[in-house]
Amino acid sequence: MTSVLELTGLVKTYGDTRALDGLSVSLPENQYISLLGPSGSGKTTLLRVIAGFEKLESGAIRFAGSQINATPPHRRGIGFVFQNFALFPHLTVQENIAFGLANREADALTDAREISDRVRSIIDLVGLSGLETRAVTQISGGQKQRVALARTLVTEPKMVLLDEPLGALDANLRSRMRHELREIRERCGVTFLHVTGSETEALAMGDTVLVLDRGRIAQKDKSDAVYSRPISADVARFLNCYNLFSGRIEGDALITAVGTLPLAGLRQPAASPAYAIRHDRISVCALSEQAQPDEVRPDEVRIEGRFLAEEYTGSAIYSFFALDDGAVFEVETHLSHRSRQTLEPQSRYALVWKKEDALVYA
Ligand SMILES: Nc1ncnc2c1ncn2[C@@H]1O[C@H](COP(=O)(O)OP(=O)(O)OP(=O)(O)O)[C@@H](O)[C@H]1O
Repeated sequence: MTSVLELTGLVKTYGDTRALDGLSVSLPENQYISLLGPSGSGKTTLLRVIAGFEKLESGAIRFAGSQINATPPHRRGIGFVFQNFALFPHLTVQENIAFGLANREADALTDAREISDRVRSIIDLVGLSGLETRAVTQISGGQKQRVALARTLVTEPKMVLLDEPLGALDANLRSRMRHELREIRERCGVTFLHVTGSETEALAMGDTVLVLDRGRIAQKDKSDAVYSRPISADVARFLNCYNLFSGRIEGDALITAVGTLPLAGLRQPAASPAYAIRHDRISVCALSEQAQPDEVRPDEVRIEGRFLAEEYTGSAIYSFFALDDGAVFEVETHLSHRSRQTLEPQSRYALVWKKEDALVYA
């Protein structure tokens, strides 16, 4: 696969903070790429370094075949879409989009006809037809998002960086815009690098997902691979869909504060042992229905927890249990393939999963 951007050994510090700590990765061309990481992991810094707004201490950035470390931002051919849209409130939709073309430092367009043709075609591409002369103070949040994107795309960048582009929108609009952003990207055929702190957004949108951890890329993979095989316990933790255990290995088991967990699932190397089981791989059984501990089926793992509360979302229920060490354990039950169970608050239940479904880091 051809790469459009190659980053090698990027280091960026602010005082004592290493925001980028020797980060290396190469990004494929013509893809939607999500960049996921916890707060403070360096996501915004990485975008700003790629765009040329921040200087690196060391490392190399190669873009479309050339090293661009010393190239000023407006000559990089890389567009940037800001979270707050940064539109000019006194200009119309089409004037906002045309502004960058007529006023940019490099290659400003002076031919009014050419500007108008390019603005019109980009308005069609992002689905803003009919709103050309509307003031940007009189359009919806989703439409403002599209104006911000159009203003970047009209300059024909070879790559677009988006910093939490959906963060300012309400939940319904956010999920609709996910789909639209992917469609717009497919129509223009350039790589989008989209920063988000939301694991669901990253997994839903990215052809490739990058997970950033303390200034380095912890994992780069297709979204289903990141979801089902996070490379480390830290990545599993950011994904917010795994219960994690730590402990010590004895023979073929992990000895934890809540019991002995047999190690049978996919094993990945790690400095300190950890064990992860996905929220949707767990069954909840009343203790009376469940076999005694010494009768647990050989392919299953069982622990016990006290039911705390549940959250109903229509298609799924999220149930929360307190384990004996005080940790909260989460179970996700999809109601399309299981009927809703009635659980008694404060009662103890067996939490059961298949050994093979666990991920082991050791
Ligand atoms: N201008 C700055 N001056 C000092 N420290 C900074 C500056 N910008 C970022 N940092 C620090 O660098 C680290 C990475 O910050 P960055 O904003 O890139 O993280 P992030 O992953 O985008 O976080 P968030 O999701 O909270 O926006 C953090 O520890 C942050 O405090």
